[in-house]
Amino acid sequence: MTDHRAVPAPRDPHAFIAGLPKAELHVHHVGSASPRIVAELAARHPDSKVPTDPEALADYFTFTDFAHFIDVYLSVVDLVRTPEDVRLLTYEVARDLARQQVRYAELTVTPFSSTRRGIDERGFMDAIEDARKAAEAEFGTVLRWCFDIPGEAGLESAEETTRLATDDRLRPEGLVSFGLGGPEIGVPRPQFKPYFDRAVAAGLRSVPHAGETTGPETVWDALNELGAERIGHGTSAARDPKLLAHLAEHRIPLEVCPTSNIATRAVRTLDEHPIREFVRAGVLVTVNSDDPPMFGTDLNNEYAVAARLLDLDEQGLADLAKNAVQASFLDEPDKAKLAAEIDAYTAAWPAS
Ligand SMILES: O=C(O)c1cccc(C(=O)CC[C@H]2O[C@@H](n3cnc4c(=O)[nH]cnc43)[C@H](O)[C@@H]2O)c1
Ligand SMILES: [Zn+2]
Repeated sequence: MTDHRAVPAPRDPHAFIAGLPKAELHVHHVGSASPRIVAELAARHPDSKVPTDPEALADYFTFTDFAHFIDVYLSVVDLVRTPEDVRLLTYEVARDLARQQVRYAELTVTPFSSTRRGIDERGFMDAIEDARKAAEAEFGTVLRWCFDIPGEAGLESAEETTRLATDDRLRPEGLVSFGLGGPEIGVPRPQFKPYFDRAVAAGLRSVPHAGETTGPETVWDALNELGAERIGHGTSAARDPKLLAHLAEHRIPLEVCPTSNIATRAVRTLDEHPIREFVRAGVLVTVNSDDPPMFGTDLNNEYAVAARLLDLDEQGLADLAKNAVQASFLDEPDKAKLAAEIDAYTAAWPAS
């Protein structure tokens, strides 16, 4: 008879991950609208083409390529029409993060997409700030903002985003960083240099998307032209050993979003995802969810994916969570506090 005790049971990391205190560094504001939030917004605006039935919504959130993803994304943007919609979305996104034990999140917000659709800029800023403060008080989750330029919308969007991010009368207290999103093909990064220079001069940190749908040269441009301190995705960096060595040497973290890369068809399968190459090259890897409901994922699932791809045990998962703390724009005392919370949780595992 086989002694089953001799065969270690495969570890199921889900329970550990569910309780692990985490930081989320790459997650989009509108892209975090859950079916529950979409239904609530659609009830306010019944002329929308976004389906509210969860099954139809799951079909709607199945993408043929990155361009299709952006079309669908913008149809959800169209659902957010008033400052009260912005507040609801932001507050409910924070609730969903808190449920996953996310203690700190840098949420990528695209103010241009809202102001060009007619939302008053003062109303927009007040709505996100009001939700941020309520979320921290009620859920204990600290939110910070990254304002991103939707690059494909042209330099008008870059000018407007920079103005909103640097005007002292408008700039929200929770704003820490400046980004660049949307499609990369046909949208060269260097043209955004003057806008990033102004944002950095105003004290914001540079975190553009790069190398999600184009090659490693876009990551080099993000580093050399935009002064990137972290890279959103950076997937194609795996094709350039010199770039990997540079990222490792200069401790430039990657915001890796594995399920997103499959959903937008930037990478064919999870097993082909370059996250292992990044770790092997000594790059500081953080794991993130990007647009979780649109990609049928959440941050906990991304940690489970990473555990499988990187063969992580509980300590490995705790180290991954601490990578995000280290790569975050929290101040040093708050980083130490969150890292200590992760250590205490891990030391007490399995909880009795
Ligand atoms: O708002 C507009 O009117 C508009 C006009 C032209 C182009 C755009 C965009 O390209 C918006 C892109 C939008 O997508 C967000 N996003 C969400 N997930 C990702 C991602 O994985 N990679 C790149 N961008 C992403 C981004 O934050 C922008 O808000 C808009
Ligand atoms: Zn993104």
